[in-house]
Amino acid sequence: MAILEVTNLKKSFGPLEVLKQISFDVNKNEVVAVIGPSGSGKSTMLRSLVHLEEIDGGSIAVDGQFIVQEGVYSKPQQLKQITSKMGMVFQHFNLFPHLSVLDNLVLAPKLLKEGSTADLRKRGVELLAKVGLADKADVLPAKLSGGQKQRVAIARALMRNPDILLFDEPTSALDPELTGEVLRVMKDLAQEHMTMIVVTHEMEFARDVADTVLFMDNGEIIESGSPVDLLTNPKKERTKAFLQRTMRES
Ligand SMILES: Nc1ncnc2c1ncn2[C@@H]1O[C@H](COP(=O)(O)OP(=O)(O)OP(=O)(O)O)[C@@H](O)[C@H]1O
Repeated sequence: MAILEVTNLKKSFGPLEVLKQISFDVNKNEVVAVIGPSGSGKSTMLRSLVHLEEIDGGSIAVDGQFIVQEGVYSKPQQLKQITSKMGMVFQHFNLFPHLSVLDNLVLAPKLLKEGSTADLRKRGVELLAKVGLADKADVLPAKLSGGQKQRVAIARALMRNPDILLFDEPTSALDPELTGEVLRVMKDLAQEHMTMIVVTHEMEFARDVADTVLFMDNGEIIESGSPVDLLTNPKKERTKAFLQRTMRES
């Protein structure tokens, strides 16, 4: 059953058409990897899903509830309620530098009055343990490695119990030796059947963890399918050319 339905999404920045009639569904418990060349619109698409970008046309529905329907956004209260079902992990972590790791986790749900401080801190400690950082609750983000920061960001995204987790190139800002620890946490989440959309350049992750791969180029989904089909036997020339280029570069 589709938990996310995206239909004919359109978005331009001035004269630049960045998303051209993007449509796809994500099922509950599915892991979708989004791959494609730099500038093809992957981040814009992901950011549009959580209303960090305002789209120009099309529809987005989570669990049957419209964030935007044929270009018309829901009322702010409903919008907030629906987008809160999605957690986002960014390439550059976006942690608050002046707050401890645990306070980074607790801040948003506390402001939104989603539990007592004691309960939120307890959940935060549990989630830090889940990502292997139980001993880092009280330190500032500056004391952490990039891989640790990203694991904190994942724990933070889990705080509000999202139905869908979105990742925007979660390992692209990391030194190669630190990507493994982040990908491991993401693999664990996939094994726990978390629904995830992952914009990534990590073809191995796409191959090993994703159920479906979307290939985006020039604002369009050119091809989608299972990792085996799409990554080893792409049908479209543009997909083939991208994969060959990526293989050469890695
Ligand atoms: N806020 C903005 N204002 C103007 N143009 C933008 C803005 N954000 C993105 N763009 C442009 O939109 C296009 C798509 O960018 P986007 O970041 O979505 O691509 P991407 O596929 O995620 O690329 P990358 O893999 O390099 O992150 C690019 O040409 C980019 O320069």
